[in-house]
Amino acid sequence: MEEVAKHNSLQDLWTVIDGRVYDLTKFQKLHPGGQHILLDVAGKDGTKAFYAFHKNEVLTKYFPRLCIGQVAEAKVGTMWNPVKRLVDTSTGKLIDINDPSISLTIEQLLAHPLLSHAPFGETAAYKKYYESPYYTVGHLRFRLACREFYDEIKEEAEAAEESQEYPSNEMFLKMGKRGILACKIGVMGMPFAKKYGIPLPGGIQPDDFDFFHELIIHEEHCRLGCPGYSDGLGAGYSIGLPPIINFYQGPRREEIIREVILGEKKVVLAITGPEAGSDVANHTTTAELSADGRSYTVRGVKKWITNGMFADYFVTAVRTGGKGLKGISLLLIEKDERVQVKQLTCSYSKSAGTALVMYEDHVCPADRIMGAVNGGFKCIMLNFNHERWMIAACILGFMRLVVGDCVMWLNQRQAFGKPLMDQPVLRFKLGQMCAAMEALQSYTDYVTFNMDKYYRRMKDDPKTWANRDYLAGEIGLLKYQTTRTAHEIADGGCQLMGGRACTRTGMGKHMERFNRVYKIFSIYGGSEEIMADLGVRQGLREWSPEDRLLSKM
Ligand code: HEM
Repeated sequence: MEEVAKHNSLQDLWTVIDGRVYDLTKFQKLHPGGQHILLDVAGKDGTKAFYAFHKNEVLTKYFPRLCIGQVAEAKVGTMWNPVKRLVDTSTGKLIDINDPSISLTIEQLLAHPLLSHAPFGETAAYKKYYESPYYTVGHLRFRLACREFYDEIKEEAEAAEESQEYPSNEMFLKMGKRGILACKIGVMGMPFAKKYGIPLPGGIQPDDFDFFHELIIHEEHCRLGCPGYSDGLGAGYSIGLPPIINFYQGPRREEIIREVILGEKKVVLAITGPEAGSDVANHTTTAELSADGRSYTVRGVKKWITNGMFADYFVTAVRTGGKGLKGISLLLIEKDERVQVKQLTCSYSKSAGTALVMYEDHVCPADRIMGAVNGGFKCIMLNFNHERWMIAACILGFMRLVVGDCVMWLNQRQAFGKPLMDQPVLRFKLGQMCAAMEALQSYTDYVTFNMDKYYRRMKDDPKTWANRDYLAGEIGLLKYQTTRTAHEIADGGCQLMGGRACTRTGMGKHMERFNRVYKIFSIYGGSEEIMADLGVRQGLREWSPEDRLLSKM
């Protein structure tokens, strides 16, 4: 510190953060917070001042350029660790978490630098002294492997979120090669991961993959904190490939699934139109069968089609029959000059590639029908279950990120001479948010557990179980509850972070994005009102109306 103290002017400016010494002499002119404020910490320990104004990622970015050493005998890295991977403490080498031949204990995994240590920053399953009936060591390893992947792409994601660019083709190929795409459609993707020899994150084997692994990857995907980019990175894929796998039996089935799951081509689901959303019976895009029965001519418009701007395949709801639900079919449409797309500007980044899709007498081979002719409604409804649950999982992941940010903020920000965390009224607000989020987590875990059970029952005994859509109502209620909770988190988080939550850069960046986009999720995939109603209607199905008030204990 004696040596640091000598560098205490604008012409020669060192400071110490977390025990490491930073030479800010050249950087001070570029410092976004101004030059002179740095004089307050020139030649001194600037840790407290630094964390009052910055997120850790500022250090991650500038560390290689500005760090020139460390203070003798200082305890470095207690608050921030520049190494973001697991390290073998005996050899000092990095551990490849994806290598299945390496076994890792829960203690080793819990020391992963990417795991948040903020209270409520991770699911309670990883808390000391807690046990979970759902999450295993394998799930934690899988989560951390996914987190490493998303950490790797974070810089590109941030840049694209702000510049409104679409995710690159290379990014899709990377996700395909690393098994991220296969995992994003859950157990449905596993036979193909096996078939094409795609390795999965954390070295997990396809046969061991369950619904909790899928829940985790959706959470991690959105924990990236770049909502437009995250949706750009395969929201269309996650809801567009399952119907191909489940209902398309045409000649190009294998080829299309292979190229999509490997990220070579992109698929979207095109159901909603400008004329109708949840009201599927009133969709007006038509597909007219040719006289020789070999092709359909498709005409109409679809709206809010996520990833539509860069998709190769459009799984499209079309009217092949008369009015109502019984006249709807699903068609697998391949992009050509008669499928035109136009970018829509939505609340989040254009990275999501949300499009208006215009079918201008597009001719589609008749063998691209998915499921039965005029049987599209059932396919759409079955697909919705997975989609709605996935949306809920995504928001939960994003929610944990912003609640973790709020905890950090309250701890780092000083007001009236003490950290905000010392104000009971703010702790109460945080408590309300955490209670809502943890209740939601428990509900999500419980629905996920039952989805997994249902899937296994169906696999063992498809005759009895295949058509029992008994989870649709539960999933509807879960999605409803998730977006209601998101409303509470957005509101409370904004109050806690103040102006930072309304500023697109800086410490409240994630909160600002969460606030700006959470309403999207309460609409797409089924509006809150439809979700709650579905839950109640399904509940009523299992109940006898003869049951009178107070007639039983
Ligand atoms: C390694 C040293 C530092 C680096 C690399 C750095 C970098 C940055 C960056 C990138 C920003 C804009 C980030 C953002 O929008 O979040 C920023 C903002 C700021 N910095 Fe620093 N900084 C350093 C040290 C400090 C110190 C020691 C102080 C205080 C004494 C300080 C005070 C500020 C202030 C007041 C802002 C504006 C914050 C706001 O807009 O809310 N910086 N700094």
